[in-house]
Amino acid sequence: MEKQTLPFQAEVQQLLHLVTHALYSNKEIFLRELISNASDACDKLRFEALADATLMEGGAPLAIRLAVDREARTLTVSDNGIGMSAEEAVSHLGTIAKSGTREFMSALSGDQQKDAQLIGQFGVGFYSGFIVADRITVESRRAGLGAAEGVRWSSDGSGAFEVDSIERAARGTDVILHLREDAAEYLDRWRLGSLVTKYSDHIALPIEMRKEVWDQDAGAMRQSDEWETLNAASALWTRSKNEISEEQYHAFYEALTHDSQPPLAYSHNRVEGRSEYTQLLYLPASAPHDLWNRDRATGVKLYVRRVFIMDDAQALLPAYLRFVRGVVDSNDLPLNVSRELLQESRDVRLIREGCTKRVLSMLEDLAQNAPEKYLGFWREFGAVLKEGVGEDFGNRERLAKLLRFESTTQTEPTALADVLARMKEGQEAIYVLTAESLAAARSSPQLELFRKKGIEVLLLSDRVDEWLLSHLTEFEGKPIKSVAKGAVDLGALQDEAEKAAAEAAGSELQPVLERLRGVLKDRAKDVRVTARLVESPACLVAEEGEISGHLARLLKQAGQLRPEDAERARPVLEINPEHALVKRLASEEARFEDLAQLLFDQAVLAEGGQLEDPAAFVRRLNLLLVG
Ligand SMILES: Nc1ncnc2c1ncn2[C@@H]1O[C@H](COP(=O)(O)OP(=O)(O)OP(=O)(O)O)[C@@H](O)[C@H]1O
Repeated sequence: MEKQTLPFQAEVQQLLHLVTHALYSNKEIFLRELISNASDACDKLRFEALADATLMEGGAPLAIRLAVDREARTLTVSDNGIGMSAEEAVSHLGTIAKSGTREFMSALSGDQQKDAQLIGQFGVGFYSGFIVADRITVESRRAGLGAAEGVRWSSDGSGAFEVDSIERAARGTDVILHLREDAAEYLDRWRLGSLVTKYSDHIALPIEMRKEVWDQDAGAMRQSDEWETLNAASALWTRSKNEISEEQYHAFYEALTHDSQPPLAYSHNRVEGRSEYTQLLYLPASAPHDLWNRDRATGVKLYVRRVFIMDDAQALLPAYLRFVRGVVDSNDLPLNVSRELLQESRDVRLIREGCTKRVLSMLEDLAQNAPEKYLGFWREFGAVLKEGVGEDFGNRERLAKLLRFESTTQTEPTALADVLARMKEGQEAIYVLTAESLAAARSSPQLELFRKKGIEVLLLSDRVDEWLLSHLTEFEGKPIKSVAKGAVDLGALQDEAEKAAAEAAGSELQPVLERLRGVLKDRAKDVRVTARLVESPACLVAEEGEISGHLARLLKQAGQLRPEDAERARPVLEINPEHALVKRLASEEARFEDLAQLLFDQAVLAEGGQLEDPAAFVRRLNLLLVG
């Protein structure tokens, strides 16, 4: 390869600028990022060598080394991992901004502390070197390539970088940082040692540095030929629980996730029996930016007998637990396990069941012993956990107990068991209402009667809630019923006098109902009198077992509302016989049709829907206002 100067891709350039400026107050993280890259490179080599042992080149054990040259003011982070070819150096370190880059930049808040926390999540690791260096030189050779195929990459972090071929006998990578004036502290052996312990102690490879000894003649410290290891160099999860402090668990979590908030909870176990494995699982305190992507890499890394196998081992946990982070290290899986094999393996199935149970226990424990924390978890991840009710039949009951809902009578989200405990004498069902938003739910006319009677209704406004309700039809023997479906039958909660009054009103209004059915025949499946309204003149309900207006809107937004569903979603208009507007209908002739359409339009608006013909609504309303 000829020596070339290439421009950074535009996004990389922006990123570099941001990284060096936004993260200036948190300089020291660069070391963690470079060590983490070096460790990944060794993991990759170990993994590729499973298929091709020659890649190891018979060489020394894998290690990461730090070296300082005080004269030249350089700090070098070396590894004997997979290395990079010239093409890889160009693309990985210069031209390809990874997919998360744009998101990273839009997520920056300008608050340096917060921005610093974002850095690792988005994979800008390598560039953090420019916080402390005014030039970075990378020398590398990919495992398996000849010594003549080494590469030198160099840049001052402004607009461009240079690449050139070099001879390099050793496989692996040296990242040489030419330290800025104000970064001299990173030439200090003790400073580096303490950073390694702080951020990288859990790295399973030894991180080595030359030992310094006192030189009597020079009257100063001098580097000896001996290497010493700065970190504990054993994978954290392989140590026994009582040797690991809470701080170490937290530091490992931070290294794994780049999340600087401590986790809500963690669980570390060695599982023996039909399948042997170690699990170290964490519940994060807050949701990552791409939580909603069901295909996103889940946070569980798979190791087999301490060899790193893959990052996003989706088969290890069900999708509804995709917020869990951690490590699973199996004793039984073959080292060359592929993604396909993972799907089918009996061992993986056992691990998955075991990890699921463990996570559910962690959640139950939080819910029971730290309810405030659990609510914090629920706010971040509750909507994801809900997916489990439909997906994980075996754990449905445990999951149902972990659900929390907003309620008309409570200020905090509440558990179904507590709703049961608060049920009124004679109440036969748990009542729920779904709507676009919590505010829309709270002001829904469907709640009027329930409010008057003091009956609790749960308010559901997550997108998954309709789906959740189709799987969660009862809790501990009590049916879960939507207040917006079917006729209201409060059973024993409604007294006889009320029922009789509603019936009487119904027969009295028969002629009005007939006329309304005629006028609204294209819009409403039926029109009937209801006792569920107190203040509003009308509302829309779905027939039992049919599609609610809310669900129909969700399906429509997703482009999934089929014509037959649209027909099933055609609502029933219910009218309040006590309301003045309804009473007026009985004696109305000329404007009956306009009033009828308005009544329906209002009911659509009240449940958060959109009018198909807003102009007609406005015209009718104006006619009434001036008339
Ligand atoms: N020491 C190294 N050996 C081999 N390849 C490396 C090394 N350091 C960086 N790379 C390559 O450069 C790429 C970019 O590194 P960078 O630190 O910017 O992001 P990343 O490591 O992929 O993401 P993250 O920082 O989130 O882990 C890496 O994915 C890897 O392919």
